[in-house]
Parts: sequence; structure tokens; C-alpha cells
Amino acid sequence: MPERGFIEVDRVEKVFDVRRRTGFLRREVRRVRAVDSISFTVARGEMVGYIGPNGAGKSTTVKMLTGILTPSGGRLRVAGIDPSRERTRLAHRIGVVFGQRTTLWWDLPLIDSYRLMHRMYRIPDARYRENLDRLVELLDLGALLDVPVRQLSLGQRMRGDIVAALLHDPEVLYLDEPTIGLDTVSKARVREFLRELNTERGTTVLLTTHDLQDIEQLCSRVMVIDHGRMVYDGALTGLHEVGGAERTLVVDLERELPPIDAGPAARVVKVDGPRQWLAFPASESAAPLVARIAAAYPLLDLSVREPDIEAVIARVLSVTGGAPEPPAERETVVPGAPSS
Ligand SMILES: Nc1ncnc2c1ncn2[C@@H]1O[C@H](COP(=O)(O)OP(=O)(O)OP(=O)(O)O)[C@@H](O)[C@H]1O
Repeated sequence: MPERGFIEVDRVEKVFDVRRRTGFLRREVRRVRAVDSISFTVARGEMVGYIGPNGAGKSTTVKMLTGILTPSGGRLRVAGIDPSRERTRLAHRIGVVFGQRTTLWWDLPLIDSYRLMHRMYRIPDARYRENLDRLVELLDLGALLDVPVRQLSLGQRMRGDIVAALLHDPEVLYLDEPTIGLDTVSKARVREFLRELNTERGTTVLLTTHDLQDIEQLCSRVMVIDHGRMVYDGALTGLHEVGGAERTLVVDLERELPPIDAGPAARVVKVDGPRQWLAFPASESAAPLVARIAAAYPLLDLSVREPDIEAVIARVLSVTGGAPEPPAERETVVPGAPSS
């Protein structure tokens, strides 16, 4: 029998009724279709990016996958468990990291938060000790265990949160903006750790981010959601092709020169003194372009800038036409609801 998805989402919907007072005795109910018949499966051990514009429905999907929210329709399973029905049982098998919030106790030293997790999740002592030692070493937190969480830098706190989410050996990890606000070194460290976690321990990862490099460095598959609907599910390279996104090669020449002739592969988009910016398709390797320019021009330095994730998504939406119009307005006003 073929292996079913480890995460199975089948025509799942989430509708919020937001009540609003519109007069002394009147109020209306505004119906927001945050997730609109979404279907996907994620196999065990996959690492998938889940991206989309603000308000697209990403967090709502993740909240349904953790059991915090109950779907209004459709079928959802994580490791064979219905999240909203068996939230506690599922909690032992999943880990969640929200970049903008912490699950750690603000005033307690880091280690005390971990001790509390040890109790809460009833992690066997030997396993807790082994996981703690391994994770603290991998994320280089040894010197910070006795520091209260509020005194940690953002990058240190994020690493602290990742340890907290993994102490109970979850099979699935949901990451919501895990590198937001981090400096380049901390980002690289977190990404490296996640890559290892996925390849060596086979942890299934669903990653929500606004940082395209997170996706490029970690995920081979990406899903794009817009207005609560799936508009793309496939390879990252395919996303670049659909979106026609471009990367930029920044070239520092030894002196001011006319615009570089890079052939059909790239075009100069800006010149500022000896520095020139060349746009080329994000789906292409920069190597032949770099070789061509290096052979013909006196170079001081080169760097490649990735396209902004918002730009890629915007292009995908314009090419695909975005989410097809739902049968009813995504936000519908239900008039005449009496005031309580
Ligand atoms: N509890 C709620 N009550 C009412 N509406 C909600 C609620 N939670 C989310 N929404 C609405 O549902 C839609 C999807 O929100 P969601 O937070 O899932 O988007 P998102 O893709 O995670 O956005 P962002 O990238 O900004 O975090 C939005 O229109 C939002 O206002």
C-alpha cells in the first residue's frame, strides 16, 4: 500500500465570524474565509516552505495543524491524529516555533524553562538529559543556560526556543518566521541546524517565512497560498520559472567603465561609479555569468543578491492570476444579527 501523507490536509476550510457593532441596536457579522478549501500532503521527512502575502491564511493553517483552531470544514490529519480532537496527544509528536513570540518563561533562566518542559511533556529523564545536551551543544547555548530569557539577544532567544520545541523529540516541527530579525551569522547557524535536523533525524518540517533565502537553503518544495487558496505547490526552481524572478549580480570594477556587456544572460540595471548591478533569471546559476565577466573585466569584488520573497510571490500571483475568486466574497457581511 502506498504510504499516506504524514500531514494530510483535504479541502480544509476556516471561516471566522467577526462581530461588529454598527449602531445602537445593530451589529453585523463579517464572515472571513481565512482558509478556503486547501488540500496538500507532506510526506514524513519532507521540509516544505509555506509562503504567501500577509493575511493569506498561513498562520490559520498552522494553528489548525496544531489543534489550536478547529477547521470549519474538510479533513485534517497529522501522524494519523485529528489535531483538534486529540490536541494533547498530538502535542507529544509536534514542535512549534513562532519567531515573533516565545514559549520560554521570560523571567526564568533558560534551563528552568527546559526543566518545566521536561515535566509538562513527561519526557523520560534519560531522554531529556540526552536531548538537552545534544541540542545545547549544537545550538551553542551552554554558556547561556543560567541567563534569564529576557536578557538574551533575539538570536540567542530563538535558538533557546528551538531547543524547547525539540526536547520531546517531535516528529514534526512547524516553524513560523524562525530567522526574523536575526543577523547573518545567527541566520546561518539556525539554517544549518535545521538542515541537519531534517537530514539526520528525519524530522518533518513545515516552514513559514518571508525570507526567500530560508526557503532556498532549506526547502526543495514550496507551497504558495493567497486569499486562503493554494496557488502553487511544487519545486522552488519551478516557482522562480513561474514567477520569472531575477537575482542581481553586484560587480565592483577597478574603475568606472561603460555598462558591462554580459551577453543575453544578463542586463545592466544600474551603474554607480565603478559599481554595476546586473539582473539575471533567478532560475539560472550565476557561475557562467561570473566567469564571463571575470574573463573580460578588471574585477575587485562580486556578490549575488537574492530576489525579495514578496517580489517572487507577487510575480507568481500575477502570472497565475492569484487565487481564483471564491464563489462568495471572502469577507461577507451577514446583516441583521441582533445586538445582544
Ligand atoms: N481569530 C481571528 N478572527 C478573525 N479573523 C481572523 C482571525 N485570525 C485570522 N483572521 C483573518 O484571517 C485571514 C488570514 O490570517 P492569517 O493570520 O492566517 O494570515 P497569514 O498568512 O498568517 O498572514 P501574516 O503573513 O501576516 O502572518 C486574515 O484576513 C485575518 O485577518
